[in-house]
Amino acid sequence: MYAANDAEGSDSEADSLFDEPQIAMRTAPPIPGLFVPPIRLPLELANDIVQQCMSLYFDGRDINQIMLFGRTASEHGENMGSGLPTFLTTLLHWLAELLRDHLPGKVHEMLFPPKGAPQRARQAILNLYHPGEGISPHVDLLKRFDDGIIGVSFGSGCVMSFERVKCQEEELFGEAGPLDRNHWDLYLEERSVLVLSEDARYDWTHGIDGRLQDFVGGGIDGRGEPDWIERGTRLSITFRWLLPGADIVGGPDT
Ligand SMILES: O=C(O)CCC(=O)C(=O)O
Ligand SMILES: [Fe+2]
Repeated sequence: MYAANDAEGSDSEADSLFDEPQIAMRTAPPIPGLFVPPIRLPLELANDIVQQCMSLYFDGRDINQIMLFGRTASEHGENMGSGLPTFLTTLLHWLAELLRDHLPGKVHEMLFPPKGAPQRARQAILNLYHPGEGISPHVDLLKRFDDGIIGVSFGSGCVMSFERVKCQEEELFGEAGPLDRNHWDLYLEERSVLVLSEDARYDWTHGIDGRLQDFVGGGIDGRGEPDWIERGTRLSITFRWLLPGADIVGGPDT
């Protein structure tokens, strides 16, 4: 499978000698369509979700990724995802409420369509990362997934890196001005929520370096003295819309 969690570059000694990482930010970088609101899922809810995911899908099995599918089902008065397990529809309801005051109305509506909106197919992908594991930089498949992606972190934080796609194509890796950066590192806190839309979804790759620890700016805003933060086992749940006609079984999926 393309871009499964590959444990690359877990050599922290080489990291510290030759490849000192940038200091990761704690607030969303200025990429249009990227949102990381200052909200956290309640601890009890998050613990319950992790427990269910582990016992239903991962415990005792040598896998690190699960894909589930659902449909919005406005005819039942709910519009979150019939076909998905209950804990994921519950999570979607929480996300809709928590994000309401933190996203532009149009973006919120794209992620949580109102009752009566056309039915859509939603995918939930569960990724499990042990310390040292990551995911290669990628843009989620253009022919398979629509705009509007929600990512939730559980169990551990990690740094997600964003790279401008055009820059990669043109191989413009030189010094960028402060207002025109081509690379950003963002620390995703445990129980935080990330939304990718527009440029952030289409014009930037996202990826996670396979590291054992992350170098993160201190304080609430990340402007304080940076510190190394150990990675624990991280579970992420990502919700995406399947494009009309996108085959829901088989094929590369990231
Ligand atoms: O683990 C994450 O937060 C990112 C997962 C991801 O990018 C993907 O599955 O496409
Ligand atoms: Fe992705």
